[in-house]
Amino acid sequence: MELQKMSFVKLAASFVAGAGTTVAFLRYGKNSQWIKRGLTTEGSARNGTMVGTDTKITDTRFRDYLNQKGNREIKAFEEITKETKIRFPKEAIMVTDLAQLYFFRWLIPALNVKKAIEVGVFTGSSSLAIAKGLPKDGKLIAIDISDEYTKVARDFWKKEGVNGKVDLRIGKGIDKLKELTNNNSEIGTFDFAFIDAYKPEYKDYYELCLKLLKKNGIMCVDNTLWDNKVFDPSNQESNTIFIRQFNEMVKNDSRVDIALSSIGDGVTFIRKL
Ligand SMILES: C[S@@+](CC[C@H](N)C(=O)[O-])C[C@H]1O[C@@H](n2cnc3c(N)ncnc32)[C@H](O)[C@@H]1O
Repeated sequence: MELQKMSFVKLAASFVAGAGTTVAFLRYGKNSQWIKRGLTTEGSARNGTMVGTDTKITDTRFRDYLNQKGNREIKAFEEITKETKIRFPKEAIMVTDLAQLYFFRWLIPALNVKKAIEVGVFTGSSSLAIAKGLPKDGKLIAIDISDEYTKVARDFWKKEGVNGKVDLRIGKGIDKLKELTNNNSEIGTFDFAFIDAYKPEYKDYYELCLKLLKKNGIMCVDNTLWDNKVFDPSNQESNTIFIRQFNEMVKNDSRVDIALSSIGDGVTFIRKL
């Protein structure tokens, strides 16, 4: 378990590259290549509300306006980011984009979701957004390989009064999903799934979650624009290739209807037909 966790963790070393921009070098596993990510450090980033996925937003006033005027503020989202930066500074870039969190919080009740599943909890941002959108009797099964990261998530779920809705399962995503798909009473019962864990396993998560979803259930898959690298054919990094193959596969899958959105690092919205 420890090995799997270590092989995923984005190892990062960052330095300031110029006014307002930090460049971070990351990798998703010890065998994958290092990738360069530019992080804007002005505006909302400076006050701790921004994490690393929005490399395409160059005018930080855009991000500030979006975050300040585009939602009813949930302070815990920013608090999780701050806590994560303190406890796991090198991995904090994995926290889900703020605008995406607000969108999920809005989307869950809009879709009337009662039963949801997430693969890739980290310190709890997306699970908190999903759980907050669920009704009182709603349920989120939250899967992650790390007990250490999810300790932060558990504290925030409790503080925000959603811990009764979240069922945390620690283990490998594929194993935990298979435990569910092996149980006939779980097949076709989920309204919503969010995939945000180990990129080389995306196809497996997808197949298993598709079994768990109801007809018309929605699956959201994170990082499908992969730091603006998927459309650059000269980029042959392993994770870019995995994401590209995943996008191609989903586009050609007649079992689903899809829309790839540029929110955050790219989220593919998938409806089971
Ligand atoms: C990008 S982070 C998830 C971010 C999270 N959705 C959020 O809102 O902060 C990816 C997470 O996947 C977990 N992970 C890595 N490999 C995994 C695996 N094989 N199975 C389950 N979880 C895994 C990591 O521990 C990490 O917490």
